[in-house]
Amino acid sequence: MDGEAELFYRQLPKVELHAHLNGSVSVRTIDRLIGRKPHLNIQHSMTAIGKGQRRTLDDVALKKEKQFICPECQQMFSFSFQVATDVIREFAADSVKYLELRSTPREEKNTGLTKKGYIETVIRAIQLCKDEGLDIDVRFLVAIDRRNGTQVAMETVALAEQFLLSSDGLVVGLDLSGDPTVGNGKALLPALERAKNCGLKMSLHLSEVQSQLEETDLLLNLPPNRIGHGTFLHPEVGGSQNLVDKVLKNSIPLELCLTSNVKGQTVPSYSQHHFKYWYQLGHPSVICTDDKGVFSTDLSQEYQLAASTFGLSHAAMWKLSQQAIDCIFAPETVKQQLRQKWTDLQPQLFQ
Ligand SMILES: CC(C)=CCNc1ncnc2c1ncn2[C@@H]1O[C@H](COP(=O)(O)O)[C@@H](O)[C@H]1O
Ligand SMILES: [Zn+2]
Repeated sequence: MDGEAELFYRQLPKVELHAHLNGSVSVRTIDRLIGRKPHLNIQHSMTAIGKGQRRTLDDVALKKEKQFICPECQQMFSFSFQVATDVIREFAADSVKYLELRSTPREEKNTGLTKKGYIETVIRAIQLCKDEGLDIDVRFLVAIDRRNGTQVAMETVALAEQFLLSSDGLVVGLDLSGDPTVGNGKALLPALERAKNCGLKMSLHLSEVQSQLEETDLLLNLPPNRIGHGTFLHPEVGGSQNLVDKVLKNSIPLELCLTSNVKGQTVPSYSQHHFKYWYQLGHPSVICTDDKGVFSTDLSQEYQLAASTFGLSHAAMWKLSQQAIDCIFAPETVKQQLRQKWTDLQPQLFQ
């Protein structure tokens, strides 16, 4: 890789809007956590997907969960605080100035951790990084795992609603994720409508796999505030013009994750990534990592990859990172601060 280009993307101020907390944990962090509990003999082979390797979503989700389970006692260990602070520090070191982390609240019967406690733990980690003066503004999206059905979705929205009111602006919205081949969006609609009505911003994984036209059409009517992936929205890949029109009409930004889609095998190659389709339309698209730990990537690499694949200049990539500010869920005052930061940093990058 060209060293000068690499430095440019590393220094480029960036906005990360699609990062699953547990999928963002780096191998380094896992090694450190395992090192602290050597007696547990925790396995973590194959937790990260190296260059050229591919995995299915199921594979990855399961392996990511397993790495924190002690094989002897089957106990789940709560490393959430350490994991969250490490992930935030790594994004900050990669010149990410604004980060929306998302995670599925979980409870652990044996440690007494509740879903509410889980969210509080992540919030404490965000607060610690803030107190340390890290140059990154971090917000949180509470994730609904679509595999868990209507009831859990409703409970998750209620939790998110509580934190929206009590977290000092740190919890800004909701994410819908999980294995896209399992569960159906229609059953989740009442929960999502409730979320919308109480002022939670919504980012939904939509059309991540093929043949979800009906579900996507239904959920686009909400409409969501952002779309995760949207890989199969456009007609050339089995979507439809009607879906595209809905996205355009409501100007719903897309979160695009190149490495994740290629390694996850929903997109056959980088040059065939739907980034091209939406970029050519001038539609707001934000480059993101999805699961930087799982896919052995970071946001600088994703920007560089998009630039080299589609022949985009440094100036064009600067504009992309700047326009991502318009798509964040934090309020207008935060957008203004970020725009100022970009203005201040520009001369350093283009001298
Ligand atoms: C092939 C592949 C892994 C594609 C990635 N695309 C994804 N699509 C849907 N949900 C996801 C994806 N990556 C992570 N997640 C969700 O995020 C969870 C991990 O983060 P967390 O535990 O919520 O903190 C996973 O269990 C899953 O529910
Ligand atoms: Zn995702």
